[in-house]
Amino acid sequence: MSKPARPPRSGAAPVSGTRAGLVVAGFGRHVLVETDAGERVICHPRGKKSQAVVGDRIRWLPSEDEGTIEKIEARSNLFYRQDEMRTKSFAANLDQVLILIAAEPEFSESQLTRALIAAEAERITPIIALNKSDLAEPFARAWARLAPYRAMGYQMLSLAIKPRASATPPDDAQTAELLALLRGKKTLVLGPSGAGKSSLTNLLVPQARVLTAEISQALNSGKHTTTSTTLYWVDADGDGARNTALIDSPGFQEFGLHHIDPMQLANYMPDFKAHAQDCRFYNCTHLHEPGCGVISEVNSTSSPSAISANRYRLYSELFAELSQTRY
Ligand SMILES: Nc1nc2c(ncn2[C@@H]2O[C@H](COP(=O)(O)OP(=O)(O)OP(=O)(O)O)[C@@H](O)[C@H]2O)c(=O)[nH]1
Ligand SMILES: [Zn+2]
Repeated sequence: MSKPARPPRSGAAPVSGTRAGLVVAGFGRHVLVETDAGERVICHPRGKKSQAVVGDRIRWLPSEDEGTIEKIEARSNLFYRQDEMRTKSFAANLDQVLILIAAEPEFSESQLTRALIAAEAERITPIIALNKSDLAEPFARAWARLAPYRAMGYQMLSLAIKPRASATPPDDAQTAELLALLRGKKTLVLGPSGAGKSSLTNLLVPQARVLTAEISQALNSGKHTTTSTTLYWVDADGDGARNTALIDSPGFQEFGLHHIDPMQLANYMPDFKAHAQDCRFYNCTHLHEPGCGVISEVNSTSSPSAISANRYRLYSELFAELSQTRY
């Protein structure tokens, strides 16, 4: 199964005349690069070289008032999804992924599970945030649906980013808790449409709208499509240091995991992993084998099972889906 092309390991001397930069926005194959001094320049790929994504450290060569990407430095990780037809990279060199869902619209547990598996596969720490806690009833329902994820050890937050009653301001303590989790890290925000991603960006990065307008204006020549992913520095360090970054990503319909080997799935699901160690066969698929630790946990009646019926169903469906596309 093809992975997105990874840049070669760094170590070679930098191409002469090139400068270092960080990709802070992506639009099609073109990117906006920020220099160490904080200047921003539009850079274009040279030829058919692999695609730079937000979060990439690159070497670029100035040409007139724009630049060309000469080299993409080695990545510590790349968060991506792979649908049947194509691979879609979100961002590189991430510390964590904040999965933002909300009391309304009701979140899809399948999408949540898929995003968590993609993060685990790249060793990126996921955080689950449930927004709209001001909508008491749907919030309580959604929070209860998340119980298995809390039990498997994921960090979980409740938020009211932009409460409906305008009299209720965003909860400062919640915002402080969130900021503490983000500080000094690069965090990709991922979530279904309507969960509150733009509200979150606007809360934490008050100048986000202006920055977005500036980027659009810089690209106003009409040759570029609109920006799809943007990195914002969160103005939380006080001294103007750029250490805390929030990366905004476009919404998606499907979260394809075609890059994942079905035999590895259980490794990326903490509730399964804990019990797969008890399986009789080392290559147990946890679908039908005798002596399977996972199946016996799912069927256990003595106490509430550590593997919920929903998670087991999602696993079985994913296993079938990913096995079909293997050749
Ligand atoms: N009740 C309630 N509504 C909220 C809260 N946070 C955001 N909203 C509302 O939810 C709706 C969606 O918020 P957005 O920030 O636009 O969500 P988004 O994830 O950026 O959505 P897309 O732009 O479709 O990707 C808006 O009408 C917000 O006002 C909250 O804490 N409580
Ligand atoms: Zn098993």
